[in-house]
Amino acid sequence: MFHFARCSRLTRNTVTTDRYLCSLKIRDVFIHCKRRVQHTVQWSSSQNTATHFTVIWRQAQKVLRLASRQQLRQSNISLKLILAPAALTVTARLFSSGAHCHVDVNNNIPSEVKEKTPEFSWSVLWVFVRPELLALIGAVILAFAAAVLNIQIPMMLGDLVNVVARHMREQAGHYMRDIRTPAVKLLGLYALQGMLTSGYIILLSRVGERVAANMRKTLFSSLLRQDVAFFDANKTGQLVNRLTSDIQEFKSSFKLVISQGLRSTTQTVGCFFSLYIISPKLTGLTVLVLPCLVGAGALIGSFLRALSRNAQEQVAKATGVADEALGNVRTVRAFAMEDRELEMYAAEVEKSAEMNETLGTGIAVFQGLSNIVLNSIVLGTIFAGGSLMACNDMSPGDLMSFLVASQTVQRSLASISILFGQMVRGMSAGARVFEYLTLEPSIPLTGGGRIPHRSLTGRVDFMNIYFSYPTRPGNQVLKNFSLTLPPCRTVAIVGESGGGKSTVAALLERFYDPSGGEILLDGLDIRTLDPSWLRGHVIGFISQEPVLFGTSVMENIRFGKPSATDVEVVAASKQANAHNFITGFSDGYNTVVGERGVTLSGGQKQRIAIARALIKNPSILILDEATSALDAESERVVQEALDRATSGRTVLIIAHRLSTIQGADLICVMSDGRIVEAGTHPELLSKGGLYAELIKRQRSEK
Ligand SMILES: Nc1ncnc2c1ncn2[C@@H]1O[C@H](COP(=O)(O)OP(=O)(O)OP(=O)(O)O)[C@@H](O)[C@H]1O
Repeated sequence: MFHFARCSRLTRNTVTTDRYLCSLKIRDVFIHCKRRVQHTVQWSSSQNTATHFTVIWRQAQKVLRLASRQQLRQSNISLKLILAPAALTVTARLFSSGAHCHVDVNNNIPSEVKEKTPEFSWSVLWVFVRPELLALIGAVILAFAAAVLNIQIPMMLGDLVNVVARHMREQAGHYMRDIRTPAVKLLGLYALQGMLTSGYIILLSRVGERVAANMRKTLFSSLLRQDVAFFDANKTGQLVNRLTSDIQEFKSSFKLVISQGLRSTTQTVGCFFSLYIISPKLTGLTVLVLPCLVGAGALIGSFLRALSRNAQEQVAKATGVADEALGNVRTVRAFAMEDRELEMYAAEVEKSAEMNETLGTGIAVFQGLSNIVLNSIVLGTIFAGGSLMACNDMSPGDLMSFLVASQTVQRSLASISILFGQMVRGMSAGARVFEYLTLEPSIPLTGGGRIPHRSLTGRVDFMNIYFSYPTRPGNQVLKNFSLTLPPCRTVAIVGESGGGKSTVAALLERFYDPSGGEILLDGLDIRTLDPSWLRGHVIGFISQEPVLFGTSVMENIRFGKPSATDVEVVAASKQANAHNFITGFSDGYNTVVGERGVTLSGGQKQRIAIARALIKNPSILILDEATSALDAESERVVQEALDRATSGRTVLIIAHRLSTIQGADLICVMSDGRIVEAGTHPELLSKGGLYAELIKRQRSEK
């Protein structure tokens, strides 16, 4: 679209440009030609090479024509000469363009970064439906049979009416005897149809529930496998929305479309067939209107689909805001931001209500229109049927059958139109679920080599690491960063806030992969090692703000090693200085810690986190500002536990408070994404560099 717009603008401007060009001298024309060609390349950058050269050729010819008007021919400048530099520029651009990402000139957003609308995939749906195929086929058969029986009803009603009409007309025969057979048949039909209906609903709800449960499990497992970068870019509320509302919406639509959709379609087709048998003339009239209905339906449908997709995305956004506020309710309370959060949520909810209202209006207009058309068909039927009866072309029973059958068609078509809206919502909900089902993480959870525990020394080498976070590709956090963590030694990293210290730990955990350089464990690139082994057995990570799960203390510590016995849990908590306070609780190790450990103090949470890390007996321990959030007393107890925990392990300490790392074997000072100073505390002090400056600054702050 953009290219055409630019193109027409270019053409409009040509007249003015030509006049301007006429007044130029040879050299100017030459430069102008080159510029025009370059300009052309810019706007047609996504066209193919042939298009490029066609456009360039036309531009060049134009310039030459203008040049000839300026008697350029006399100066022997050939077309080739004019084209040569331009073509060279173009060629260079064309070939280099393959190496860069395509940038939309319109708004300078790389096209790869733009949000794309998820597509509904039948093949993914098939994967979930296949295990339930038997039950689904059963449901389809029963629903189909119920619909076929429904088709019989108008005919049988017609027979019944004919018996009644005959008796009224002739006043002869035995009414009860004559009416018994069609009445019993009709009753039997109703009973059978009722049983079939129950049968298919039971089967279908089984299929729906199982498909939805499998989708939930698979989506959750897929989300858990995603890269950490994925969670940097997506709000948890929106992800949870896909697991809950979207799957719920999809399930309801799936069940409804199969049950009612199948029934309504079968009834529509079957009743049309009956209508034709009863009166081909009347049916012909009805059929004439149908193509218009279908065409209008398809048109409105595509519009409604887009509306529904946007509305659902907006609901997810609102959920994201609520989730963030409720998940961080203490921070919200501490800053008295309840009103602002409410405002933000209300704004998103209003938007979503508006969108859903528009969608509702769209669906309502669609249904209203189809009702008007269908009711008009019924009126027309009575009018035309009456005149056929007058010519004895139709019996009263036939007209009754025709009316009931056309009513069934009307009901079925109306329900198809409602279903259509439901299907639209279901498909966009499904597309949103499927989007993350098929997403493959760039760092797998498992797979790769393992180093036997006995031979693992725990030496780590960061070799010329370059890294920027995927969500901020322009901000290079680590630049040629190199560092060695010798086995069983403690290395501390200090430096200014935001300098990239925690990023070093995140890379060692393989939460992200560096864009350049490699990280070696015992000489092996960690990208060749099993990430789950690395995180689960080799590295213990203790952060500044440990997050606990809302289960018991015992379960939280066992999170570090699910197979640990109670004795191991107690041993780890003793090592972490946690045993005493845990046994002080009335429920001891069975005390439930509340959501994210909210019922514990900072120091208690930290010690449980230390026990959780120690229980897996890691060879490498990362302490990311583990004591910086604690008061002096808690820090002393936690520090004591940490000193005990670090012996015999490779330790990486990331520290703010320099007092806590003075005993480290090596202290590295980070600045501008790399190590600028390294040595022991006395060495760095005597050097009088950045470290000495930091120490001085911290002392003066006290
Ligand atoms: N998940 C993330 N996505 C994008 N950028 C991030 C992410 N985490 C950190 N950053 C950015 O990377 C840079 C380094 O952050 P990092 O947390 O490693 O610094 P730090 O030295 O540990 O800081 P502090 O001492 O304050 O904890 C910062 O500019 C930060 O804004």
